Amino acid sequence: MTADRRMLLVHAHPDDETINNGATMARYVSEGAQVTLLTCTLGEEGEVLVPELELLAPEHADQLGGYRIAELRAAMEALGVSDWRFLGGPGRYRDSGMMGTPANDKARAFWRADLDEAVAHAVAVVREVRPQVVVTYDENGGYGHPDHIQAHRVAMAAVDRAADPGHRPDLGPAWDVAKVYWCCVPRSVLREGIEALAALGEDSPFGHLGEVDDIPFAVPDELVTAAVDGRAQAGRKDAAMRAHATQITVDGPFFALSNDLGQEVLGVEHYRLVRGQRGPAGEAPNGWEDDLFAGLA
Ligand SMILES: CC(=O)N[C@H]1[C@@H](O[C@@H]2[C@H](O)[C@H](O)[C@@H](O)[C@H](O)[C@H]2O)O[C@H](CO)[C@@H](O)[C@@H]1O
Ligand SMILES: [Zn+2]
Repeated sequence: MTADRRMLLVHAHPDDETINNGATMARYVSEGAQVTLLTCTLGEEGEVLVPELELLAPEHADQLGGYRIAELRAAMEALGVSDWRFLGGPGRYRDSGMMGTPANDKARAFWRADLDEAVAHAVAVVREVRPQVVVTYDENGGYGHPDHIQAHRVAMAAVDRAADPGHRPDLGPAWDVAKVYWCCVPRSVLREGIEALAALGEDSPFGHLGEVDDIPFAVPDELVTAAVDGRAQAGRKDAAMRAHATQITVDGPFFALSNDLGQEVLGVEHYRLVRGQRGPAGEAPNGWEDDLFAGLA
């Protein structure tokens, strides 16, 4: 039986979904919505935080991609998400590495993908899942990672093309996604987390993330349009973050990636509505929607 409410999230690497939307995903699953994750690469070029696994890294055995599939499986089990896929199938597109690194030029790098081919894979998923809501990154991919930028481009083009009945009818009947959101962190929220970590002083488990205005994935509060309160799912998000152990270290309410710069594990996750009609304000502050399906029949 198809769930009435269906959302599709398009992300670049295993771990992005949990960092950005883990609480949201767990909440909507708990409310009976269908949550589908489409991840574009296996994260082959990641650094390895777990010492006994460091030989999986690309410069050694180059087996990190396969291992991160297992991490993603564990994270999805923690969140209760049963529908998670890779764009074009696992291994079709390779993690491109950080912008300007040699991995950008490796065969199958997602950054070098043929956009029409990649978008066709995504259109097929959109037309099969028929989500009312799609979530992805902003045009800078949040912080400028090439795979994040490419995931944004693929997701946005797939939403447009999936709605066109004249486009690739072989990929399924057209489907018009009602609302598209870009994930984000309001500057005010990031500032509070930075201050909370700094207040630990010598006891802080992680380094300082820096000045909020210098952090690319922090957006002015006035650009935010929705806040989903997933604090009731905090335990699930914590478990999912810990499942991505090669990429994420969690310490209490804070986490860090391999750069060891601390951030707060957020139970309230924020979004910018970029396509579709904004629904009525809910319980969230600032007149923001508190439900990504707000305003939909
Ligand atoms: C959250 C995210 O997108 N992680 C990506 C990112 O990882 C960063 C990268 O390893 C960088 O070198 C580190 O300094 C930084 O701390 C990491 O977050 O890029 C990886 C390579 O493309 C990717 O595998 C990882 O998922
Ligand atoms: Zn990523």
